[in-house]
Amino acid sequence: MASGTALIYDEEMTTHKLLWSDPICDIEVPERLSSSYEQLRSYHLVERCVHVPAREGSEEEILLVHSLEHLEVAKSTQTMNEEELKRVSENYDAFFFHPSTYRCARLAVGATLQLVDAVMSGKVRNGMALVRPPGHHSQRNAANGFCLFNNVAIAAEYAKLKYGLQRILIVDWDVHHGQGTQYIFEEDPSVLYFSWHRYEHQEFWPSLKESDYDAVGLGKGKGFNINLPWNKVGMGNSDYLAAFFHVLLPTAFEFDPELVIVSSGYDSGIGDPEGQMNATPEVFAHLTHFLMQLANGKLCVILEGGYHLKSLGESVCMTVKTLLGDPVPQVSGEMAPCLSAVESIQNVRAAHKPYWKWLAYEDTSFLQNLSTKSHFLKTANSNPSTEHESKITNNNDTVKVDRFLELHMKNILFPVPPIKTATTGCEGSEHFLSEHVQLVKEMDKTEVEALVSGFYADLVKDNKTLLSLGSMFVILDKILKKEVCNGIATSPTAALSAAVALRHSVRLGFQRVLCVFVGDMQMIPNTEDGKMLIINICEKEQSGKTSCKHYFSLNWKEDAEGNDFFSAVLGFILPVAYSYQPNLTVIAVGPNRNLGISGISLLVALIQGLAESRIFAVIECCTLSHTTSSLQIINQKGTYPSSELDWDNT
Ligand SMILES: CC(O)(O)NCCCCNCCCN
Ligand SMILES: [Zn+2]
Repeated sequence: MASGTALIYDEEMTTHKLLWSDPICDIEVPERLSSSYEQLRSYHLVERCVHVPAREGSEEEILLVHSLEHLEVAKSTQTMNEEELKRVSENYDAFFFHPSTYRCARLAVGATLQLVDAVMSGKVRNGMALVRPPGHHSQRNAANGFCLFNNVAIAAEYAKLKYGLQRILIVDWDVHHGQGTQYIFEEDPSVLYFSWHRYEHQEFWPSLKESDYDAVGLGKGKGFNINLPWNKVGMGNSDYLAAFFHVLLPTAFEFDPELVIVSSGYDSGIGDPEGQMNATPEVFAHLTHFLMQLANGKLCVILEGGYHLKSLGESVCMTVKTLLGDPVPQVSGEMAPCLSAVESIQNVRAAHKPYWKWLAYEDTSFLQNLSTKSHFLKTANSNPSTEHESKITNNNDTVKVDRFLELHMKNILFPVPPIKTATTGCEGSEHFLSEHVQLVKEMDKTEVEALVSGFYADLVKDNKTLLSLGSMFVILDKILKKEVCNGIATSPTAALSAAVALRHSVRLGFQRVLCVFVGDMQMIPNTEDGKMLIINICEKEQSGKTSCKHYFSLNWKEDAEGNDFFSAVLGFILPVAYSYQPNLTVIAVGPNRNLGISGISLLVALIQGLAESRIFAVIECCTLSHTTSSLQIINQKGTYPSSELDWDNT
């Protein structure tokens, strides 16, 4: 798996600027680029990235998408005087030429293609290109909306041609509809284009009928164009997350792209004069984190819009920090999407029902009360498992636990400088330890016995498990003390370890502990006080237990398609978990036959966006010898992106 994050920036792209007064275009200023780059430097993010130089896109590359006429017009502007520039600019909706525009636009194309090459060649895992002029409004034969050449569209065509790709996902989180990109790919099933955009029932620019949710693509491209119109301003973090959970992500996982390209406009962020939305910069860390779970992490983020310099800079930094693998900061505020957002989400799901398996039989009724936060936290007497008859494939890749752990290392590890691995006695595990992981010394027996007899005697019946509890206590302690972000322990009985871990965490001061238990949980702790929320993914109905608050059981039948898992995790577990805003997540995996390793690995990766990535995983080791070794993931770099952890913010 490649590692490292590319950053592409060339200050020559700041020379393109408006020479006359034009209240529509005057927000697209050179400082958008320079101040974003300065912000990255101030957070010491530039030095952590791999510097990849920009280059000029060639005429041939531009002609992958644009007409020769369009290229010639653009080229001819280099030698024009101001009056001529103004006249040519008036041929387009919201575009301005400067003598250096053509040069800058070619650099924007070239920078984008350099990023695609760096990612596709494995030189880096992912990266960001800070470019202007932007691209997603420009069309085959026209400039539009500050865009001259469609950087992202050219990148997709280039990647198909040079790397033979057959499935490319373009995510356009700019607050304007990238109609240019839509027109270019609307008949092309190899490019899935997703865009959300301020629409206000066609009132908002570019005010096109084809920006609405029923524009699903044409001919062979039907189903591969997804428009999510926002019909009100003020959309916030919960609306954006709901759009990802209930529209984009299940589709993206079913599409299974080989490369993900983001038309990364930040005018959808709070403070932007164009968007008038309320989503905070942290949300871009979560959106980026989710997209990193696709295409083996091959993610190219290309700047589009963003006109509030401070908001733009913060959001760019959140994006790059996440690309680098840093823990994802907590998102703030109300976690229930507003009614208008739910309506748009429901409309686009209904429009795409004929084209996507995950939507084929999903009942959209549960979306009805999506907008009431209580939906997820009300007493589960409505037995959500009936609403979510989600099943999981009988994944025959349930390989041994050690393989499981190895996969987890990849998902959970932060790219901290590799530290030598200290190995002690856990036989059968040495082969999956990667250089990042260090085994830690277990708690000594007497200390464990004292702890257990003091607080957990009712749970722990025999001494067999005592030692495994010791390693668990050590890890939880280090997570609480913020010495590590997360950890993994193996245990002879996951159910017991989970029960003790939950009680121990609450006793140590975690106010809201989310527990996702995969398998038959046996003993279910009392969750009445709200300090724990339990989601039990199990194979059979938990008798009688579904009546208590903050407990959900999700049963999985063996016989379904793999992608039910995604829509259940994305459509249920994540929204519930995000609504709960835990400060610790405990993932416990009991003996279970049918939830595949890759499924759990994805669950762990996706859930990392919570609790500032504080995860404690306990795995019932059925194959590893029963020596108990706790694998501690040392994350030496600044693990907590933002504030001190204040437990008492209930
Ligand atoms: C890259 C981008 O998507 O941010 N470009 C936004 C262009 C906005 C044009 N507004 C015209 C308003 C006319 N009344
Ligand atoms: Zn925009």
